Order: sequence, then C-alpha cells, then structure tokens
Amino acid sequence: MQLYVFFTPETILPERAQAGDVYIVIDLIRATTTMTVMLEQGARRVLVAESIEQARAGAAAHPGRALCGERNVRRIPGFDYGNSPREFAQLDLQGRELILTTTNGTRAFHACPPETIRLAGCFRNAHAVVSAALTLARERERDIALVCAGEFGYFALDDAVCAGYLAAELLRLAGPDHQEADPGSPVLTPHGSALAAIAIYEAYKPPRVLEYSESSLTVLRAGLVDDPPFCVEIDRSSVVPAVSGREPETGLLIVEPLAL
Ligand SMILES: O=C(O)[C@H](CS(=O)(=O)O)OP(=O)(O)O
Repeated sequence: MQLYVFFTPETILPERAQAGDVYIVIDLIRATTTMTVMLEQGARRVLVAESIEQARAGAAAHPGRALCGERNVRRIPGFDYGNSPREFAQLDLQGRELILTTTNGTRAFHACPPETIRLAGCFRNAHAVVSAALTLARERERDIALVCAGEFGYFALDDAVCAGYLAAELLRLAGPDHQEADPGSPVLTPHGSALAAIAIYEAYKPPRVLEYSESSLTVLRAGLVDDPPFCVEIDRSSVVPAVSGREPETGLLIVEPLAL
C-alpha cells in the first residue's frame, strides 16, 4: 500500500488508478471544510457541480435544493448561499439537499478517477477521514492518494499543508505503535510526494499558513475574516463526506456521510 500526494488535480494519473484506491480530496480554504460542515449540520447530501450551469440545471430539475457556491470568493448571483463554512455552521440543514459549486474544490472531485473511493478531507475531520481511509484501503489492499485542489491549476499552500498533516496522521495510524490493533495489516509506504507534503506542513503549520496562503489571503481580503481560522481547527467533526454516485440526469456527484 502506497501513500501519494497529487499537489494539483492536473497531476492525477488516471491510468495508474485502481478500482478501490482511496482518494482524499482537500480544498482546505474552503470547499472540503464547507462540505464537512454542511453534512455535520444535518444536510442529507451535497451535490457537487463542476460549473455554475450544471448547478443551476440540478436545482431546476429538483425544486427544493439549495444552490450554494462562489466564484472568486463571492456568492454567485441568484444562489441561496456562498461557500462560507462559518455561515453553514450556524444553519440547521436537517434533511436538506445542497448543490455546491466552487472555484477549485468541486472541480477536483470531478477530476478524480470514477472507480476510486472519493472522500473529502480537511483539518476539521482529520482524524475521522484518515481512519476511514486506512480502513477502506486495508480492506481492499489499495493505495491512498491525497488530492490537493490547488488554485486555478497552481499549487496551493493551504491544501499542501493539510495534505502533510493528513499524511503524517495516516503514517502514524498505520505505524508500529498501532499495529497491535490490526496485526498483520499491510504496511503503508510514503511516496516522495507524501514526504514533501509532510515537510511543507512542518514549515507552514497553522497558524503560519494563514499568513502565506493565497486562498487564505483572498478570503481575508474579501472580509470573511472568521473563515480561514475556522478551517484550521483540528478534529472538530467525525463526518467523512464520501462520493456515493453520480446523478444520471444532471451529472452531479452525490456526496453523503460515509457509514462504515
Ligand atoms: O471560496 C473559496 O474559498 C475559494 C475561492 S478561491 O480559490 O480563492 O478563488 O474557492 P475553493 O474552490 O473553495 O478553493
């Protein structure tokens, strides 16, 4: 079992993916933090749209769904909500269906090979997502990949820092100190990309990342000053958003809480 990091969705190697590999998508500021909070607040499912048009078509086909998302941090005109995890944390979303489209994060989900298990990771669900990923990968003897959403195709420091933390946690949980819980389980070997992410985490671990990450600075400049600090709080949620399928008529990816 190998542990990889893809620092942008463009670097994913679909031809190397095997059915059952576990891909954790990370858009720390803010899409995967937002999705975790939406499900934490009771949403039945989040429908992940690649484009504004696809989001609008998904809402038109199923009245009652809330349209959520942003472009360049701002709520999209005509949408019910933006992409602020702090805002969603204050809402009762019990039973709601939410359509989400964001500048980078939601496109990263669509870039992952469809035969893989796709989870959403962030600091808020760090422990929950790494333990789920390890269980799923061990059951299938498959690899784990951390997919950073990046920003407009560029490397994004916030996603890489979170990937480094999740990589270190995965290796700790899979390491000898935890082997007695699961004796004989396959070893998880870090690829160089995972070691690089861990080094980036060590150099820019929170709160430092908030001063240097473009995504953090962009959100702060837009006046959403509570969002970046909220996104670096660790282990506040046990929810693991997971892709459970694709809606045939709209192409939206269906994301629901993982039940192991
Ligand atoms: O809304 C966000 O936080 C960002 C905006 S941008 O990447 O800084 O333009 O979008 P996301 O897709 O969540 O990274």
